[in-house]
Order: sequence, then structure tokens, then C-alpha cells
Amino acid sequence: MNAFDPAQGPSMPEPSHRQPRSGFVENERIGELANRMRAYLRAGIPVHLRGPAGCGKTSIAMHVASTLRRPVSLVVGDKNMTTADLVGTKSGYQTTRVVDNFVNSVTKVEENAVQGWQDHRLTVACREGHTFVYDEFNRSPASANNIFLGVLEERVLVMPSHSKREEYLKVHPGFALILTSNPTEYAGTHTVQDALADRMITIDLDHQDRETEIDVTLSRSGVSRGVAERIVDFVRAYRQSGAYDQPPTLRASIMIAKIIEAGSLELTMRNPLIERICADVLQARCGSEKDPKRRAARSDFLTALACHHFDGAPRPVLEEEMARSSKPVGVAVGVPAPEIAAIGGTA
Ligand SMILES: Nc1ncnc2c1ncn2[C@@H]1O[C@H](COP(=O)(O)OP(=O)(O)OP(=O)(O)O)[C@@H](O)[C@H]1O
Repeated sequence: MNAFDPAQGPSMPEPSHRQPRSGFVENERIGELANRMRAYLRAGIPVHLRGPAGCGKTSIAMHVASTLRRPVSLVVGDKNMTTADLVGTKSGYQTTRVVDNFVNSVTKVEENAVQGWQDHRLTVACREGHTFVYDEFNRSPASANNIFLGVLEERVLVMPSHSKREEYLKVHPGFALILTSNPTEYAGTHTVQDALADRMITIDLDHQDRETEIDVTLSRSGVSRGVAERIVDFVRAYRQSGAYDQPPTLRASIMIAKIIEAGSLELTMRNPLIERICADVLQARCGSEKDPKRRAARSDFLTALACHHFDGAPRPVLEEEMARSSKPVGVAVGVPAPEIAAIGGTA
């Protein structure tokens, strides 16, 4: 994702007419969500998908956009975004030079310089009726996003006076808006202003269910179903453990599966390379843990969890995981000996 840089603003190319990548997984739940989204968008109401990183917001947004049979424009929110990045900017001067040499001995030269203007994606989308996908729009400041208030309510785009264009651009009836955002507790995001939130339907998403995660991992990597199941179960168990600063997402499963497939590797912790791959993909998520003992315990836990899911070893349990749950769920890792005895795992 995020291949589209809003900061490209002034030098933005033609609006993207991208289709979602092939291999999109549409099960019953996603199909039902897509149908609802299409119904709202056809009624002229923007749809806002809100959910944690990697839960599939952008993929669903692009998929729905591609089925509306209109060109698709994609912009990614950015803390430096301005209204100009969305609407357009001055772009140099266009000069015309007329040389009049009608009378041989007299040369008259007339030069005219006119300020140029370049429409950016929102203007083009409003004029031509594109489906505008505004990814992670709450990364952009409210001052940039205010331009949408008129677009959504009065169906007009207010053009800056120096645009040398019409003052107001009437929004094409085919224009549709899909927005995505991470909840505001995530770093680098802004609270969405009430007036804007009030003009859209917000749908909260969470991480996909196990079956969907397996289907997506399969479709994105090409590994066998059995391998996809073990990888997804491992990553989901790690997500459930809470032993991280940043929850592991579906992307981690896809990464591990892609590496396995590309290297034709067998998924077993008996291969030290697999242990390294799991650590490289996932361990940075608990990297900011200051206490070296706790950090080591988390690392051991990750390895033991992979051994459980890939090789059938007993399910480990982490001290901090135990603190959250009163019921022991496995064999203790990184826990002092007397406490291990007290837990009595399922080994
Ligand atoms: N339904 C799906 N079909 C196929 N691939 C999917 C599907 N949902 C998610 N994915 C894949 O999962 C990964 C994460 O999805 P996506 O980028 O859509 O999540 P996101 O919620 O927009 O994440 P972020 O907030 O970090 O941008 C991507 O590699 C994407 O291709």
C-alpha cells in the first residue's frame, strides 16, 4: 500500500485508474460489507472504514471502488497535506511571444505571461466523477480536509481565487468518496472534525477472522493451505498473547508465507533459518521493552510459540500473559522455576 504519496502534490500525475490487485479474497462477510458500501455510495453517501493497521481497509476500499465502474483516484493522508495538494496549485507561467515584422525595418515584439494552474486529484475526481479513495485521511490535518465539507453537503468544490478557473466546481453526480483511517490512538493521526464525520457513514472493522486470514495468506503467497493455517495460527496466537508493543497483523503472516514459498522452505523450527525469519518479522514489535529479562522472556516465548504451531511442541505461556489470565494455558516460558511448578502446563 502507500505507494501513492500525497506529498507529490504539485507534480501529481494523471489520476490513478488502479484496480485492486488480483487475488482479492471476497468471502461472505466481505461480500456483504461490499454490498452495503456500494448501496451507500450509490446514494451519494461517503463510506469511512475505520480499523487497526493491516485489517484490510485499503484492500476493501479499492475493491469496492473498482466495482463502481468509475475511474478511481487514490490519495494517502499525510501530516503535511494541504488543501492545495488536493485541489491544485499554480504551476509556473505560460508565455506567448509575438514577433511582428510586417514592415521590414520595424520589429515589434509582444510578450504575455499567464500564470499556469494544475488541477490535483480531488478537482479532477469532482469534475469527472471518479471514485475518490482517501486512505488514512486522518493523518491529514483538519485544515486540509475541510474542503470536503462543501463537496459532500453542497456538492460544490470551492476553487481558490488564483486558480483562474470557475469559482465553484459543480461536483459530478458520479463522484463517490471512500475514506479509511486508523483509530485516533495511533501515532500521527488527527481527530476527525465532527462536521466531516457527520457527513459520512463510519464502519468499524477489526482484524479478519481466522478463515479469512488463511484465505488471504494463501492467495497472497501461494503456500499450501496447511502451511498457511499454521502460520496464521502462530501469528494470531502471538497477537492474542499481548506480548508486544505493536500488534502483529495479517501482513506478518503474508510475509512469513511469502518467504517460505520463495525459498521453498519447510515450515519447521528444526531449521534455524525459520527461527530467524520469525524473529526478523515479529521481534521488532516487542523491541522497545526496556527490561532485559522481560525482553528475553518475550523472545523465548515467540520461539516456543512457533515450535508449538509448526512442530507440535507444547503451548508456551508467558509470565505477563499469565498475569492477564487467571487460567494457565500452557507451559511456562521465562518464568522462575517455582512458578512453573505452580502453573502445571499441558505439556
Ligand atoms: N480481502 C483481501 N483479499 C486479499 N488480500 C487482502 C485482503 N484483505 C487484506 N489483504 C492483504 O492484507 C494486507 C493488509 O491489508 P490492507 O493494506 O488493506 O490493510 P489496511 O487496514 O489498509 O492497513 P493499514 O492501516 O496499515 O494501511 C495487504 O497485503 C493486503 O493485500
